[in-house]
Amino acid sequence: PSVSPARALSTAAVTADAPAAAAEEEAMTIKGVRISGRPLYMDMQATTPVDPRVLDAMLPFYLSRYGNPHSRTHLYGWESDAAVEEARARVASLVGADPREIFFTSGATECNNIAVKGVMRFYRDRRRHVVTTQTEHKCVLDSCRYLQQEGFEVTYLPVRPDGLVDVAQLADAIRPDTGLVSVMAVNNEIGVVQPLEEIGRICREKGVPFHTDAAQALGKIPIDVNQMGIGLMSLSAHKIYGPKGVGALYLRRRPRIRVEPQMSGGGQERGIRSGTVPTPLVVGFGAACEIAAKEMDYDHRRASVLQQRLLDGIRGQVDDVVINGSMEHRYPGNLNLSFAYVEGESLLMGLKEVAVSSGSACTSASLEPSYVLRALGVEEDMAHTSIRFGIGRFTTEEEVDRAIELTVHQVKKLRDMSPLYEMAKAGIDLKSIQWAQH
Ligand SMILES: Cc1ncc(COP(=O)(O)O)c(C=O)c1O
Ligand code: FES
Repeated sequence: PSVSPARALSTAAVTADAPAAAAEEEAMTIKGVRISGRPLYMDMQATTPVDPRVLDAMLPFYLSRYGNPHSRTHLYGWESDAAVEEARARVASLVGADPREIFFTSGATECNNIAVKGVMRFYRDRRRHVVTTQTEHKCVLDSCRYLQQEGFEVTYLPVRPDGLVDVAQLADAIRPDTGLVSVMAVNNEIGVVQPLEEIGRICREKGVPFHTDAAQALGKIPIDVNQMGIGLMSLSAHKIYGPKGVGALYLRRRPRIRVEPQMSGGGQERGIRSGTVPTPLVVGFGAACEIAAKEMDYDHRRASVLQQRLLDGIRGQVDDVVINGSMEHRYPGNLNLSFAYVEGESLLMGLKEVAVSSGSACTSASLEPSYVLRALGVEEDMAHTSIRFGIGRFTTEEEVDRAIELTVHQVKKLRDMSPLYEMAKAGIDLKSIQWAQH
């Protein structure tokens, strides 16, 4: 009786549909490219598949328990509300927070907007300055740019060649009128883990709220808001096998940090984020957190083994491969590599059978290499040949081996055609060559 008939029915329907849907997708043309079979997915930083256990938890809230959690007059509302609160407790528990410090949003982008702009606007009379880093996600950087247009000042700290911030430099950057320090937990492009505890301690000493974008860290590395002195934190469900379109902002109660809301409306989420809370998504987020709490250690160990396998497999067969970002302070599900003497765009195009992402902007309108790699001081040519391999909970050894095979094949093929590689192998210092100017 605890399982509704609709739940049993719909789970069966989803499972039954899966092979049909897969067959339909066997061959298709997308953006003019003929694709037969699905590429192997290794882009876990962009997003993750939904864990079947998460979907299972969500379905009843679409099909039978579909009440508005803010409805106070009937069972439908009460059961949805109870489910939302249960999910809130699960998210809170994964990061050592009080459930009253968790506010559901549409994702980490929204959280970063509320955190960065919201704090600064709330305390605008006394605090005019933000400290952040050059390697933050675009939504943090863009929020900072927006604040600059409103007259606030922003310090964009450089990072060391290994991608980490220099904490002494960070401490020096804090001024009496600094209202926020925003440093991400795990970088989305290179996977490096920033020294959160040290940054938190400095911020506490200086009495400045510490915000961290933990979209890539939640459920991957242990996070404790008290131990790390975190005042605000941005979280997202779709990076941890939960649904897309939901996230949560952690906002400290003691000492209380206040923000100016971005949206006007019904005052849901204690006025921080008006709008009907999407029960199925939130329930899915809660389930994803609960699973992550139990399986984080195991997942982490597996990711480490697979990362090593991938790295050894590639390096064993091709030389001049450079790892971007610290290996020591890194989430192992991210391996960002640059392949010298290989043209980046050709490499990505040749890797059609693996869904990976380039650190560079090959696929976007701009032909700029990654600003993250540039901040590390990676030379433009190497920044152009970077590939980010993402390893997740469901990645298999066979998939890693296939990725190695395809990558090695492609890199060798491109190098065979490369006069630069030939010259380098002949011992010519490429930096000494005077290229003709166009
Ligand atoms: C570090 C980081 N911050 C923020 C985001 C945005 O998250 P969301 O898609 O939930 O808005 C992402 C994901 O793209 C991310 O990797
Ligand atoms: S190779 Fe495409 S942006 Fe660098």
